[in-house]
Amino acid sequence: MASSVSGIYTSSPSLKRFPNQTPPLTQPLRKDHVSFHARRADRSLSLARPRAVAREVSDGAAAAAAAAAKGLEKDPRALWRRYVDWLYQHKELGLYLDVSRVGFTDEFVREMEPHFGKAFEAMEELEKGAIANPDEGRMVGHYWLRDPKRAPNSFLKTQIENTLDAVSKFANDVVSGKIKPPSSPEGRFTQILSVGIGGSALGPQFVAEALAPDNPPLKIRFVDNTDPAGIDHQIAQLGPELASTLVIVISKSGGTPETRNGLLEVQKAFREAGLNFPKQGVAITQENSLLDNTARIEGWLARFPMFDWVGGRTSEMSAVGLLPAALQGIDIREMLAGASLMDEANRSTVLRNNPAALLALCWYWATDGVGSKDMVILPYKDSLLLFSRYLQQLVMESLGKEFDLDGNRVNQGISVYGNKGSTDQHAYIQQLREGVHNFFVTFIEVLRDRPPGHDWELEPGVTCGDYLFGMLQGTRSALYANDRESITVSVQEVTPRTVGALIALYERAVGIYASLININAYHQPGVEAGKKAAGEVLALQKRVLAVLNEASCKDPIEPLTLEEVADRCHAPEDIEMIYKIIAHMAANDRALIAEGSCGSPRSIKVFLGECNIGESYA
Ligand SMILES: O=P(O)(O)OC[C@H]1O[C@](O)(CO)[C@@H](O)[C@@H]1O
Repeated sequence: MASSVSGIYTSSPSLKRFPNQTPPLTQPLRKDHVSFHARRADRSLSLARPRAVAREVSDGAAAAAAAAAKGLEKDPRALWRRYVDWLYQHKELGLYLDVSRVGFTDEFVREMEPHFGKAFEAMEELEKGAIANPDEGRMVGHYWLRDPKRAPNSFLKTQIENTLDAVSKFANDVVSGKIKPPSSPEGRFTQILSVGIGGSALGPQFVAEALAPDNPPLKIRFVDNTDPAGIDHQIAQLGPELASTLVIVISKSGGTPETRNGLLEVQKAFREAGLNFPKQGVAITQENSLLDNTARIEGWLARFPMFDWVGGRTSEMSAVGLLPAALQGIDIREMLAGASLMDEANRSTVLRNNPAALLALCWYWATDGVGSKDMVILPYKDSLLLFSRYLQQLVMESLGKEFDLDGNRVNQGISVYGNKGSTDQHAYIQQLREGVHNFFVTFIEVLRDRPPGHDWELEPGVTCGDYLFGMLQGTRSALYANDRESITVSVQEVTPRTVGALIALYERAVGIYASLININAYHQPGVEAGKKAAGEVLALQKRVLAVLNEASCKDPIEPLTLEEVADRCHAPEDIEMIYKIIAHMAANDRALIAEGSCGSPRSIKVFLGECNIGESYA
């Protein structure tokens, strides 16, 4: 039963460390230089900053260089030439990348080229199966998912192909009604409830928003948090359709607390509705994980593998992304084809012909290779709304690292945020245009406004889509006029193929950029600290409960002060956390505040109200 998934646990398997086993993918890019941004003066001087070098000291005239750094090319003819010279086009994908509004110089490109050479070699090694995630001793194989013949051995190739076939077959059988829910009046599954977090949610959410048809065969909802009210809301929205809901629980590790909690909450809802959860449950997880074992023992409807060598944030083309997409009627083979075509382009060792490398070049230039500017993602298309949220994890969890591959403290990363245009025009574009200059923009342009045959002119010669186009172009120009740099990625339409390509483009850009700055893009050690601390808070809460229970059993109406609780917990140094725990429990009717109020913590006296004899809070 579900109760077998119990206890608080952290998700990551213990990390093997091989500090000296794999040489760094690139030589660190070291130059002595004058600090470029005063506010970053505390950064280690060992950081990689060829741009700063190019801008500041190449001709020995710091003032001239500083002026040049501000003065982006403004002559329209020269800009047009730059646009044409640098425009990247992928004909088959109908995708363009315009980097002309990023001000990198020829000198900077020349200087960076050898570093790109090393990054390309590193990517090649990675695709051949190198241990590209040295801390965890893992291969990094998301590129094989869309081109299984590139997998380093036939076992992995077959695993990928078999999983894809199994996903397609299962999705077809569900959509066609061959696989049915046991007790639904509909006689077929109508809804998906996807339970997962981080990389086990963001890709499926982005793709659903981008590509699900207006009337998908199964509609999708997400539980991606341990917020009880949020979960209740999703379950309430399903209402009687819970009986025809396919619950897909996604967790690579199979032990992420939020996902476990989501599962337990959903299982409770099933029990209360008199439904048989296992007949409607699907697990996507690593073989033999806690989730996998639970699903196997309980006899869930299906289980699909998540591979050790695919990271959560690059898992959209694994069963994690493909199963929910296929169930919504999205052509997953087209998504894979788009990604594969993009990967092929990104294998070019000629910088100009490699769109991911061009992106990485722009990121390096714009952020000085140290994340000094934020990446604002502005898709001018409602269906791409979640792209920035998806990229936030892909970029920030990959690049946001304290140490480089040589163990130097570098505190790297690039912050990502965004929403959509032209909506943002009426929100934060004001600051982008005129306020603090701490960002560069990436516009995502979709050339086709709506399907053929539906357009009309809402004023002579002008459609609704023309306005959207005008807003994008206008914002791009207005920002540039004020020295705000931007990249523009254009696609013909939002299709499974272009979405697959966009994902692949950014996955590779992150990989290349990580090589340039010499960090491991494929681990996330920082996340563990928060998970561990959360576990400690919950352990402390159990001690508090035990202390209050013991006190209530001795004298049900004699409340304890916070100090007394902390002393009896043998944790006087944790008094602030104990106060917060009590305030939270009191707000949820699980402890009673006898005296005082939460606004004046010293005044609080607390008790449990009832003695739970024999209750173990351990
Ligand atoms: O798929 P899992 O193992 O549940 O992990 C979910 C997410 O948690 C993280 O490990 C940390 O946030 C992400 O990298 C991952 O995508």
